[in-house]
Amino acid sequence: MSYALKIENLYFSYDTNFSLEDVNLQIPEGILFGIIGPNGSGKTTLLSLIMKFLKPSHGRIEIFGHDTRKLSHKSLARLVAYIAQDFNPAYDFSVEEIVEMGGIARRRSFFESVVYEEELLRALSIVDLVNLRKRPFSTLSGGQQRRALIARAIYQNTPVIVADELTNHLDLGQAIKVMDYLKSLTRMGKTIVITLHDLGFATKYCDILALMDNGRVISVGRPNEVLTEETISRIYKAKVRVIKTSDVPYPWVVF
Ligand SMILES: Nc1ncnc2c1ncn2[C@@H]1O[C@H](COP(=O)(O)OP(=O)(O)OP(=O)(O)O)[C@@H](O)[C@H]1O
Repeated sequence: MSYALKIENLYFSYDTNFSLEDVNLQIPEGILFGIIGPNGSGKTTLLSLIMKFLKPSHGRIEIFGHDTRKLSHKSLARLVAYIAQDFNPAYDFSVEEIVEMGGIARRRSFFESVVYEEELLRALSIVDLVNLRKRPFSTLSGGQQRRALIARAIYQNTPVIVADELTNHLDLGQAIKVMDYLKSLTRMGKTIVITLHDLGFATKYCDILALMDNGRVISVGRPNEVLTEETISRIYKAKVRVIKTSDVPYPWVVF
C-alpha cells in the first residue's frame, strides 16, 4: 500500500505540561483521514508538527517517503497545503487573489508571478465560487470563505491537504458542502487530513479516524471500529448511544 503520510514514534512537549507522546500513524494515499478527540487532546499540535511549525523532540514524519526534517518549507509546500483554523488576511484581497496565494510555492523565484488561469478557474469551480472571484474575501460568508481556502489548497496543487477544524461555526448545509468538496478531492486522488469535533461528520465522511486523548492516539480505524459507545463515553465523558442500521452505511452517535 502506498502511504501519503507516515508518523513514527513522534514526541513533542510545550513548556507547559502538555506533551504529545509516541504518536504513530500510517495514512494511505487518497483517503479522507479524520483526527478527532476532546478539546486540548493535541489535534492542532499534531498538525503543526506535520507542517513543521513545531519541531518534534523525537520521531519522524514522512510524506510520500520524504523525511520532513530534510525538506525545505518550499518543498513541503509542494507536497502539503495547509488550511488553518483561522485565516484573517491583513489586506482586503479578492477571492481570486487569495486563491492565487496557493501558487507561491510553485514559483521558481520570489519575483516570478505566473497565474495559471485555467487551474485557477478549475479550483474556483470545484468549490462553486467562480462567480464570486472578484469579491473581497472579507465580504464572503463563513462557509464561502472556507470554500475559497479549499480552492487555494487545490490551486497549490499538492497531493496532500491538511485542514484544521474546517467546518467549525458553519451551519449544517455549509458544513455538508465543505465536506462534500473535500470528499470529491479524495476521488481525484488527493489525501485529506482533517481535524473534526462533530462525530456525525466524522463517521459519515472519514474513511479512517484517529482518536486522540491527552496527547496520545488511542485508537485508529474505520469509524465504526473507533467510535464505540464505551470509547466515546470514556474519552468525551458523555453518555452516548451508537446506532447502526442497515439503511445508513455509517454509525450514528446519539445522545
Ligand atoms: N503554544 C502553546 N504553548 C503552550 N501550550 C500550548 C500551546 N498550544 C497549545 N498548547 C496546549 O497544548 C494542549 C493541546 O492543544 P491543541 O490545540 O493541540 O489541542 P486540540 O486537540 O487541537 O484542541 P481543540 O479541540 O480545543 O482545538 C492544550 O492543553 C493547549 O493548552
